[in-house]
Amino acid sequence: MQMELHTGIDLAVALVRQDNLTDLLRTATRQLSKTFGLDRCWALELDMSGRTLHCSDLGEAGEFDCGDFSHPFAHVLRSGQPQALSRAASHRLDHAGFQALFEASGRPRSLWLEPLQDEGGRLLGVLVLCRDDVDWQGVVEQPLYTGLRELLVRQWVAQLRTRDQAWQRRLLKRSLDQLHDTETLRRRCERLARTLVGGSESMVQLRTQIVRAAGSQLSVLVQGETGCGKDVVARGVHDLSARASGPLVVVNCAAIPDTLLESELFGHTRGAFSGADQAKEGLLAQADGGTLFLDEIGDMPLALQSKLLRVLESRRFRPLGAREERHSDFRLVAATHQPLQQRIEDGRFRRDLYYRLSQFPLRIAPLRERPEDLESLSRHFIRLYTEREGSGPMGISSHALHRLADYPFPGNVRELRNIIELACLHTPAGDDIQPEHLHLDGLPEAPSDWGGASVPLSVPIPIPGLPALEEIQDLKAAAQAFEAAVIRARLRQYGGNRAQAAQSLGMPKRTLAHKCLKYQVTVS
Ligand SMILES: Nc1ncnc2c1ncn2[C@@H]1O[C@H](COP(=O)(O)OP(=O)(O)OP(=O)(O)O)[C@@H](O)[C@H]1O
Repeated sequence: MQMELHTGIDLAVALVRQDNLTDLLRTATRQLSKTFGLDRCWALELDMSGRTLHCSDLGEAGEFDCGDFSHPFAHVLRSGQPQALSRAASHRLDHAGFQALFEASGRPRSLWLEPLQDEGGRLLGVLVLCRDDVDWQGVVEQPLYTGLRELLVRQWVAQLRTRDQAWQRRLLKRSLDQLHDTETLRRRCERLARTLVGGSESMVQLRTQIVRAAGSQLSVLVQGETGCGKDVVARGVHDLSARASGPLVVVNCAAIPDTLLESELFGHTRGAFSGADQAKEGLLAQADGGTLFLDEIGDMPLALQSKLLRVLESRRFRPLGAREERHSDFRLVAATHQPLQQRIEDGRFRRDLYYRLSQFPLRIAPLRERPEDLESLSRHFIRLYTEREGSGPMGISSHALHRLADYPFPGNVRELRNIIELACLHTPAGDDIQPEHLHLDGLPEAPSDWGGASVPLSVPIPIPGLPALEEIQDLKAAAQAFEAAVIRARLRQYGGNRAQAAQSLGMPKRTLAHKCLKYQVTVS
């Protein structure tokens, strides 16, 4: 008796020490084998679906389908009653899986199959005891056996509960993470919608993509027609990224002469070339820790494209005239209104650079393809105007919106903005903009690529006093004459009001005044 008590306590301690179900079942079966002189002992666990019995000690042979009643385990589980199975009866059972287990058990003379369930009747699995002695009552009616079986059931339930709780916790955490991700994405998209306005499907998708791009370190290539918002998108990527507190360095590759672009980007040492009186830090170095925005990348000279590709691969570069390389940790955002594929075909843009730049491509639809955005954009520009001027129109009438919807907006959102700002000037404060306030047929606003492909050379400029395009010999003088003519015409249009003329041309009054002085433009 004393001996039995000791054995019982040792067994109980071994069981309660196990901290996972697999170890618990393994320990229990080993201890039962040892204590009751069994040849083999298995504990099969019912899975969560309740359809499969499984014993990890048996490997692949340890999987049994509970719906297959030709298997004695399925039968025992269904009846809820233990069953003794003789060797002769086992031989007769025509079930390949059971025969494999029987073989693995060393073909004992007798098997004891006992379903285990918790207090509430929930099935846990099956205990299989194997030995040559057929007197099972002598074992399973012993207090030591029944006590251990009860302890095993309790520990089994506790392990399942812990596993369920851990699983529930994991599930909860995953759902919370997902919620958090969705919530963060929603909040960031909302924030972006304040500067990148528009409720069209393509704008909503674009904002989601921008937020995703901002969360990565990939190079972003923004493509879209002139004036459709590439600059706004590039700023959005920077502002929503982890680099937002770092610098955003903007380089317009089309605005800097080819000869200067390299030294602007890479920087130079003193005396690196004639005229380099001072060492100068390049824009690549200035973008360290932030974002480098290469606008109009399609205009970058081929030779510089190869150098940029090398920088993008290593983030290392050598300033002109320098011996040492420098490192800059920047994220690249590039933009272009040019069809880069076409430029690649024409041999004017490197294909490998294109792939490097467009790790995360973003495409902005032209305004004419998303007329749903006209209203929200118009109201946005009216609000900006009113905030800046202190007063302005109340809104825009539906007739005016219809008129806008019929216009193709070759200059995209920039053109819409100019049209609305001009309309604001003509609309009494507090009224709605009406169709007659919209100047849609006037001069096309000068886009950033004025004089480029979008203005065919054969089209005469409809401003008196200017030479025909093919007669121009001094481009700078012609451009200045053109600028002066536009300013003069605009001043005439506004009866000499410089504030309004400057406003309509999208320039500060001070700049207009300076240009009037320079070109000697006077309109009374
Ligand atoms: N979705 C938008 N919401 C609010 N403002 C916009 C939007 N798209 C463009 N804009 C405004 O339109 C004007 C032109 O936009 P932006 O400069 O970003 O165009 P772009 O595509 O970079 O032009 P370019 O090809 O000439 O460089 C800016 O005043 C900008 O703020």
